Amino acid sequence: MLNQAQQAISRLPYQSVEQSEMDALKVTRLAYAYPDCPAVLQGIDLSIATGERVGLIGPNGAGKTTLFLSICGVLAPQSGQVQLFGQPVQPGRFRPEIGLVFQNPSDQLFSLSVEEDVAFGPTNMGFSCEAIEERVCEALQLTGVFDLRHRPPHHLSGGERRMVAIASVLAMRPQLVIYDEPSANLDMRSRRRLIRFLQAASQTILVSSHDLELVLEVCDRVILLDQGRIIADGAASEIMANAPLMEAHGLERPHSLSHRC
Ligand SMILES: Nc1ncnc2c1ncn2[C@@H]1O[C@H](COP(=O)(O)OP(=O)(O)OP(=O)(O)O)[C@@H](O)[C@H]1O
Repeated sequence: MLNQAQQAISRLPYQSVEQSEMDALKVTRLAYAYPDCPAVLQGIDLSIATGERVGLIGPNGAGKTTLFLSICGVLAPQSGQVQLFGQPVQPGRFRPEIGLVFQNPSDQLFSLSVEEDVAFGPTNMGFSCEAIEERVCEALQLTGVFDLRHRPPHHLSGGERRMVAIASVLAMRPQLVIYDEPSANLDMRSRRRLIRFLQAASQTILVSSHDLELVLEVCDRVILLDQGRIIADGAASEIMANAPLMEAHGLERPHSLSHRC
């Protein structure tokens, strides 16, 4: 059975667009409210250039996941606009240039084998069997889980499931990949492997995490979000070294920056 998020994504019609040299992502005056939770996002403005690696940090409930779902067109904002590679995102329309890795890999994996899960995206995009096979092999190899391809995803460890979930997104060859809490529930070795993977990734990356050391190792730039507003946007090592700023928004300066004032 597909869960709600999978059903929403699998139903999204395909919307193709030509790539260009412009910003990978441009968000303008974006506002979003849930019916029972008003003003979750309040006038968000941000741009991400192609090739940038950007961390999104903020306390619980700041609106990080809501922002990601709005960027991907899963949620329809009350006002404002999202542009991907110069083209507006239309809520409910699938854009192959962007991939979202969910906070919980189980929300993304639902097939009987790893291979089928990774093939799900390219199959829905209408590729030939050969092209699907090529994309599946490529994604499984990039994420280091090729040997798991015949295993049922629900028999895998948390770390293995995380990398399979990433493979299922990469098989659609997105240019911009959004990672929502990618190191949640990973042990030290799996987390280190994930950090190396993210550092080597060729795509534009937007990653939200409470694992601030991971953000520091992967991202040059950080956006601090609190109560649906952007509080700071700049060099990761400068924003995250600012203890009063971090503490004012429910965060701590990462240990590796504690020598800085
Ligand atoms: N489906 C929903 N319906 C109603 N309110 C929601 C829904 N999803 C999230 N919210 C509310 O929106 C606010 C922002 O939630 P969101 O999940 O975007 O925050 P977050 O920054 O990702 O938090 P976390 O770090 O805990 O994952 C919270 O107050 C939350 O309770």
